[in-house]
Amino acid sequence: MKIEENEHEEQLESSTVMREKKAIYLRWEDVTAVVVRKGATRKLLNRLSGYALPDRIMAIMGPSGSGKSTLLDALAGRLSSNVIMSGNILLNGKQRKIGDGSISYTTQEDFLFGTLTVKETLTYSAHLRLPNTMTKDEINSVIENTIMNMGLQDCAENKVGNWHLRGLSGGEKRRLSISLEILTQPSVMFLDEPTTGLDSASALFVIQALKNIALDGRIVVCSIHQPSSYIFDLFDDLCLLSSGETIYFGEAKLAVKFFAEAGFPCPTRRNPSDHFLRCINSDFDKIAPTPLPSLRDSVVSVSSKFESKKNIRQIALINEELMSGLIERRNNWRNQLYTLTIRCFVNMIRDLGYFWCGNDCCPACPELPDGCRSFSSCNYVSVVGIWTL
Ligand SMILES: Nc1ncnc2c1ncn2[C@@H]1O[C@H](COP(=O)(O)OP(=O)(O)OP(=O)(O)O)[C@@H](O)[C@H]1O
Repeated sequence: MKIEENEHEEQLESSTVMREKKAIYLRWEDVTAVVVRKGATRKLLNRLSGYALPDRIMAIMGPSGSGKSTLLDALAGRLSSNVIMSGNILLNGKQRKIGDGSISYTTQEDFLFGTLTVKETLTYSAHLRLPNTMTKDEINSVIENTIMNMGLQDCAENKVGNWHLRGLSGGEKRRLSISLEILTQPSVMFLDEPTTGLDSASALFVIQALKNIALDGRIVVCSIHQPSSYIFDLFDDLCLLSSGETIYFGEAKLAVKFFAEAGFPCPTRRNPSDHFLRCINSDFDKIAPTPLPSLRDSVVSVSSKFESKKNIRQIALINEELMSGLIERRNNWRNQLYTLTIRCFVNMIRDLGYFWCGNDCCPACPELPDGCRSFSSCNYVSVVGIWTL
């Protein structure tokens, strides 16, 4: 959804926060990111615009590879050196400065020392990053508050742990990584997939904690994969990306209406975030056996019919392959059974031969008139056996 210039300004000015207290706001205009590889250029982000306000938490959502991390990196000023960016990123109307402590970034992975406890990790970080002017008591109180806010009291004395030392759970590690960033009380927090790898309860706790941080007059922007509907409800704003383009930008709760008006109503009882991602993700259309239900109702085109026909043919081919495999296995099995039956039959004849051979000689064996005590040397039985096989 393209937000017009004056619409941006109106919303920024009408923000209660902006009116009531001097607060920070972030704005990005026409942000384009291009990567050049082997002489070919590839657009990772295409003219993205948007804004983030304090006291609000924003979700950046989109299919895998849609550019969520790249947008966060661009906003935080930490794009890789091979990516060329154009456009403006403004903090309170001015180009944002990198490294002035007002912006923090939490990566997807947790980079922590396994042998330190939660409290030690925070203490070291606080003493290194908080201003020298702060007294020891003030620093300790910041640490205690951070531990409380992120619900880490119960594991404050536990070691973080590593591959050979069992320590914190995944959720606790994530919360500790976020705690390290909130220690310095940044005005803007960027978090790349803070809930990845967490169960739904831990994920909810993390987002709730981030929402509380935001409500303290900060801007919180995080990329997120498939939030549950409870988590989705916690987000104030939503930026939905697909192939580096903005599909929707605005209040999260209005996105359902936007999709419904665009012809993709969210079915009742379906998680809205799941619905949005299903609607905008074209990666798997070619291999899905039928168009997705939401699209099937709305998209009736020759190409989609062709696609579904192609898919039916693909399924038929797979079925054919499966069937030929089954037939082959059945034939093998039948051959084995046949061989087994013949062996039984030969054994039966041998037993019979032995029975005949029981009295000194084999009456049926013209070769050995003097008798064949050794049944295995009876040529008659061998000949019958070979003939049967
Ligand atoms: N420095 C880079 N050099 C080359 N390609 C890059 C670079 N950074 C990102 N890309 C490409 O840009 C695309 C978007 O990547 P990005 O990590 O932003 O996606 P994403 O939406 O965060 O994906 P995911 O949800 O899977 O993490 C990907 O195809 C990726 O390969």
